[in-house]
Amino acid sequence: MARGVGGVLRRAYASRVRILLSTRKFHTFRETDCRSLVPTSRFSSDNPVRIHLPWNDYRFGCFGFGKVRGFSSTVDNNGGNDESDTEDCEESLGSESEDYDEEGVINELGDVDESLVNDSASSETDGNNSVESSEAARALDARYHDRVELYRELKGNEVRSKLQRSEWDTIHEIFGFFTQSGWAANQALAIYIGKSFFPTAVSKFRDFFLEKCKIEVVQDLVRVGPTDAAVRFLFPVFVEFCIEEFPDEIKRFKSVVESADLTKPATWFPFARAMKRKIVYHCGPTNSGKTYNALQRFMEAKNGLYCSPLRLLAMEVFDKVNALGIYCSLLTGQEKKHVPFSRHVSCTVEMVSTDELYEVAVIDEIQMMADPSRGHAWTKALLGLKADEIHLCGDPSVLEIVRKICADTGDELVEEHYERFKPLVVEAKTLLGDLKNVKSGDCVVAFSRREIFEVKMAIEKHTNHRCCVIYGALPPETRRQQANLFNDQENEYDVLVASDAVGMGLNLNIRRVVFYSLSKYNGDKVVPVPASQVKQIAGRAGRRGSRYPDGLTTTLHLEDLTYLIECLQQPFDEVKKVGLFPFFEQIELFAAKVPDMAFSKLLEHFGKHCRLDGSYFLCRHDHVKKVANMLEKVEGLSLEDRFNFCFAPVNIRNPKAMYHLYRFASTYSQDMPVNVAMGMPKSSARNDTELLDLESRHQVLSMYLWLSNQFEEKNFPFVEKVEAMATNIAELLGESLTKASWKMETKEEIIKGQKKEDRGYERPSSLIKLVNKRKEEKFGVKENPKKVTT
Ligand SMILES: Nc1ncnc2c1ncn2[C@@H]1O[C@H](COP(=O)(O)OP(=O)(O)OP(=O)(O)O)[C@@H](O)[C@H]1O
Ligand SMILES: [Mg+2]
Repeated sequence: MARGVGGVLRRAYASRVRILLSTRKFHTFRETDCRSLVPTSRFSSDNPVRIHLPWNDYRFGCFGFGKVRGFSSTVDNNGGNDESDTEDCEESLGSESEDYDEEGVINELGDVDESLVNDSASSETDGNNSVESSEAARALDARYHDRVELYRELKGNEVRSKLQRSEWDTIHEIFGFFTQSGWAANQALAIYIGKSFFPTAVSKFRDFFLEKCKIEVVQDLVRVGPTDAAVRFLFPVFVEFCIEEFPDEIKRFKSVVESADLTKPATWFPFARAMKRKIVYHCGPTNSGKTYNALQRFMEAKNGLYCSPLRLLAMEVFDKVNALGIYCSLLTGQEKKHVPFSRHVSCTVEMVSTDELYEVAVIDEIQMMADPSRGHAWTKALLGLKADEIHLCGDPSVLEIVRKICADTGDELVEEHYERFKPLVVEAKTLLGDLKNVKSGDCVVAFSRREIFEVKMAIEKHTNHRCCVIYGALPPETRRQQANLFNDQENEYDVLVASDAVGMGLNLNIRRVVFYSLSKYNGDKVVPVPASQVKQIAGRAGRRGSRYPDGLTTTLHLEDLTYLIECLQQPFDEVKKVGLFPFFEQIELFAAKVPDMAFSKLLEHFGKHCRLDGSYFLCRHDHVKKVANMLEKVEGLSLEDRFNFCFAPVNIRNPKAMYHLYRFASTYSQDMPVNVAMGMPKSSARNDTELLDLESRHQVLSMYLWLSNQFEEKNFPFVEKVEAMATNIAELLGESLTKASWKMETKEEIIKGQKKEDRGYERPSSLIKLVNKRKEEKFGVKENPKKVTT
């Protein structure tokens, strides 16, 4: 669209804004009047409309004043014709029957996809047509610059104009173009015309226009043709029409959108806002004393809260603080250990209570605010904790956003910057692809359970070292037992083989971190391990106060070394957004607007409808939806019960754990006492299948304990028995790992139930393929997969 037209259009919008703001009527509209549904701020040129949606911020314009790409580009840029996506529009004019899908209002906002956001009305015809059309558009704008007035005129017109066939066709084309305009669909959202209702609204508007329009307007519009300019000309008239014709639809959609409002999360915690809190950010790399210093303040305080990213770390602090003579209780999803007279609590961050008042709270690993799934727990703790002093420990990646949040909340921010006690040294020699080169005090890091065991078995077979193992699926008690075994000088276990589960905060006697590989499966494909994670893990080497204060790191293979060095040299990426997730009450409010909707759908639609400020994202909850789907068949659960069951810690890929969760929920729904109905293995595992079985049994017990903390005791009465079983299994797991000497079975072997002949240590084929692929990319040579024997 030409600049001139944009200017005229903008002035026309501006005049509408002035009219609305100057009309007393605007302020005195009845509750049912849609205009009263649109906040006055929407009409202020200083306040672009900010309906924040998950897919973008600042998308909505204030009837032309906002940062909507399409509109502002008509004024400032190239006329908004740079993108064209008309084909992506799902619905076309005349689809009234499809106005509402079976879910009613729900899809209105949610399904506007990125392509629709592009200005679909950008395919103006080229050449002479385009010039003519632009001139016609300018003329049209000049003639009817007051679109509100035009709407009034149309409305008052009683005589239907007679149109020629070609005019009729072109008008239909123009309205077809209007329906497909992503720009118009998005602008319409600002007055709460949802996406699925938009085509109907345009269709009704077209009928109104054909019924009422004077022939001169029709002819002028026909000259402009089915273009961006025509859509922009008609849009303000369309707005007037919608406001008068669809008050109920607008109101309904507005209430759905508002019930999914996650904007201004700082205001969710009025008590914390009423306090003048002091936030101390202990900012620095790993092993620089951040947690140590924050804990010093925690222990000095008359009462305090330590929030940990891991159960294991919460236990470590609980032990350490009690050992120093300060009574401290422990609170995790699975266990509550109340120490008499204690005024200090060590908890996992998900368990934070924003009701208690503390003198000092510590939030460890604050950069986890940006974690796609768990970030909301850190955000909630920072925004909601009622503490005079809050100590944040973390790397610099969230410093800037914490500054922003503190400016919003009015809290005082003090920054304390740290350096690593001793620099981490990269050993350039690497292990030259041979696990025989491991040394005492090494921690070999692998990124899958299978690789961990293969490495352990290979090291133990081909060297004199013995290995402890730590990985995510092990209970924290077993991880702790393995960590202690490794830290203890008095035994033969001098090498640790671990996954990224050792990455956070733990203090281990590691001399050198050796990366077995630097790629991992992300649930979809094998990808390089992110630099921030590599730094965290490598930072486990050479902790102050440990046997090895000088830290070393290297890789198994020479070809991985460059990537390791690159990661360690990379500065921390600045985080732009942190996670949020609605409280149950917010979900409940939303559910009330969309009755009879399945819970998994409800969560999905909340995700699509929710509004967020620019500094926040909605945390992923795919696993919650999967559990919700499974529990759909369980009848008689209240929304809150369902919410609690869906958030239970369960590995959705473990059918046994899923089955037990289903059983727990069904028993609970019948108001019967939930039992575990699971036998206890008599001895430690003799092979990997038995080890996996122990792991999944522990997961089930841990889930029971977690649920027992969410529901009443009468529903989960066997807590003591389950705790004892969990402790036994954790011990059996520890024993099994200490004894483990079996060879890992391949998938085919497990299926066939037969073992291949022993052929020594072999790197897993997935890794061989990956290494060869890298070599291929680097050197352009194709190698046959080689057997790497140590
Ligand atoms: N001033 C100190 N005096 C004695 N020991 C200290 C001191 N500061 C830190 N340490 C010890 O150094 C080790 C590393 O400190 P800390 O755990 O606080 O590091 P961090 O910066 O939090 O590391 P990470 O990022 O890995 O969590 C710990 O064992 C801690 O007890
Ligand atoms: Mg720390």
